[in-house]
Amino acid sequence: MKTLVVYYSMDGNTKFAAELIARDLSADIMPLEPIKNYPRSTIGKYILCGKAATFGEKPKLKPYLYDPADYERIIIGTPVWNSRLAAPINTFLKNSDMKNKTTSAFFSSAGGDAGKCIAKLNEKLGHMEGTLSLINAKKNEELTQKRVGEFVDQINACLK
Ligand SMILES: Cc1cc2nc3c(=O)[nH]c(=O)nc-3n(C[C@H](O)[C@H](O)[C@H](O)COP(=O)(O)O)c2cc1C
Repeated sequence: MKTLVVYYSMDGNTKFAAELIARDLSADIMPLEPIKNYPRSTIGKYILCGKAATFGEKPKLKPYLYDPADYERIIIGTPVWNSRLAAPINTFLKNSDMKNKTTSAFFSSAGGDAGKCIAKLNEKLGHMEGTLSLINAKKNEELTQKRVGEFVDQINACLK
């Protein structure tokens, strides 16, 4: 099944998981990149990114590497920002027709619950074959690899 892993990552945790998932599924991988970069300072990012997530902002993104319309299965990866989806994911969801796609998602947090993000994506997509919540994905490398393996098995089992 032609699969695209789409993700946004600011500090590399979601990217780390995205690359493992794409490798295991032999999928194409596409980072979302806002045209206007978010600040990298701790205070700046917590204020601006937090606000962007809380208010459901949809920042303009650089052109996509791939056309999601060409894929049957889309796997979305997002950091948890203020218990919500990272703002670039809102843009992706608004621009893409996910009807008739097989969808799954993975979430990267620093310890918080991804429940709100999962609910939001479920609401937007209508269905997800699998979800994976990771805590400090890069730091907990071994656990992340194990949980990614389980996630990949789970979503592949849905195809049978
Ligand atoms: C603006 C902002 C809000 C965040 N809110 C939460 C949160 O609500 N719960 C949580 O556990 N982690 C939160 N985090 C931490 C990130 O979810 C976590 O570091 C994640 O792994 C970052 O992914 P990345 O490295 O791919 O950017 C927040 C980080 C930022 C920048």
